[in-house]
Amino acid sequence: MKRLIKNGQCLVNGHLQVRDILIADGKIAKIGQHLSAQTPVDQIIDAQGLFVSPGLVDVHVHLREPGQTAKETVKTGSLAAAHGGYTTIAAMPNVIPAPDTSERLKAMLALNQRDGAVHMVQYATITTDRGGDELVDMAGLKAAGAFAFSNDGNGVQTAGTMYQAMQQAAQLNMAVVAHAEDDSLTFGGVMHEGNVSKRLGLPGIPSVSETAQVARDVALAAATGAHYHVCHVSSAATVQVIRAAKAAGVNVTCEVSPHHLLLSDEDITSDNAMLKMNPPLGSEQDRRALITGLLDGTIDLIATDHAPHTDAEKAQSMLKAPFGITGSETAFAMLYTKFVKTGLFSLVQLINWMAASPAARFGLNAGQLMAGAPADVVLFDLTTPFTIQAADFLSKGHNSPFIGQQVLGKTIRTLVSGKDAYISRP
Ligand SMILES: NC(=O)N[C@@H](CC(=O)O)C(=O)O
Ligand SMILES: [Zn+2]
Repeated sequence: MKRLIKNGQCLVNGHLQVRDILIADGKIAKIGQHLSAQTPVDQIIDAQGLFVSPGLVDVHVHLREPGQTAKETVKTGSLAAAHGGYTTIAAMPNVIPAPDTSERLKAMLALNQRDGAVHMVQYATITTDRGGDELVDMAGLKAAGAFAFSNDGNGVQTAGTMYQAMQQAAQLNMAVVAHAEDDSLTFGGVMHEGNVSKRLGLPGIPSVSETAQVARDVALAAATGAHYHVCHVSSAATVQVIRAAKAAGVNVTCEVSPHHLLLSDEDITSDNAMLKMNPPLGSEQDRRALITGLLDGTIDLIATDHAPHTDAEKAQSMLKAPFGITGSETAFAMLYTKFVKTGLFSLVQLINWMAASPAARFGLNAGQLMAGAPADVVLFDLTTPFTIQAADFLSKGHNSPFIGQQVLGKTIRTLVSGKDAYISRP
């Protein structure tokens, strides 16, 4: 089956240019001009006026299966990713049971393979059931196909446990991917501790609960040589710790989520669980430091932390609702509209942070349009405004603070290995 994506504005080698992309056997066979005149194809996809991007790569999603399928399944979560323009996703291991043994990981991989609408890789846990201090069999889990190790949802509380995990991960050449949170510094908070939490009378989480653990962990990464990746960095002080660690040559990378770039605690004007996530939205100063961190290379990439919950759970007050918001279906359009249209980021930068950079940091064969690469391609409409609506989500989760926003950057079509994973309704 040969397909040709014709006349799109293609992002190739860091430049936008009108090109045709010839797809054969699931791969990009050729990128050039007037390719249809040269090669007979089975189908032509007209991309005139559309932006043709490498498929996006999200190294942080929660798909809830097995265990919490009322919130999401592998099928719905991966379809949501395809709808958002993602063609490769890394699933976090906070499912029930957690993939903390080779047997459980293999079952998880089989489920992903069966139901995944996009390419999927799977995190294994760092410790048994993501809690306590009993390390998993890292070598066994690597052999069984683990992508990396993470206890996401919780920090590893004991330094010695993290130290041993990093020692083994370094030997295995695997990344330790950390949700950094010192539980002794969160004080049962539900939002960022600051003026806004005081005004609303809601218990606050000091941002040092993140920074203190990242400071500990970069020291452990320096001592062990492990690749230490920090999830969803949220505070200015944490960015500064990572900046200093990188300057000192520590093997550390990190991600920021769209909501921490787009929102701050000042956007929380009432008790609204759609704005409750972990780590919480920081101060406006934190938000600006995250943008600076991306622009100066301290922050390597953008990952959504797509965290679906049921409508009923998120209808509760901030005191009761679970932490987390969805992100797969809103990330590109929100970031494009708020940062590229306003001139703060270039489109090339944004796509680098959402595709090539995550792929490169984690050694994934993805993130770039080039001959020989898998035909993971997205067509975005950058000119027709649309409104983000819950009814359009393919995720089971509707817990997005971006519902109702008028944006640009609608996904028209997502191809995964040359096959349609998402096509927009006319
Ligand atoms: N981010 C969140 O607020 N929640 C995530 C867990 C996590 O990423 O820490 C979840 O699984 O719901
Ligand atoms: Zn987390």
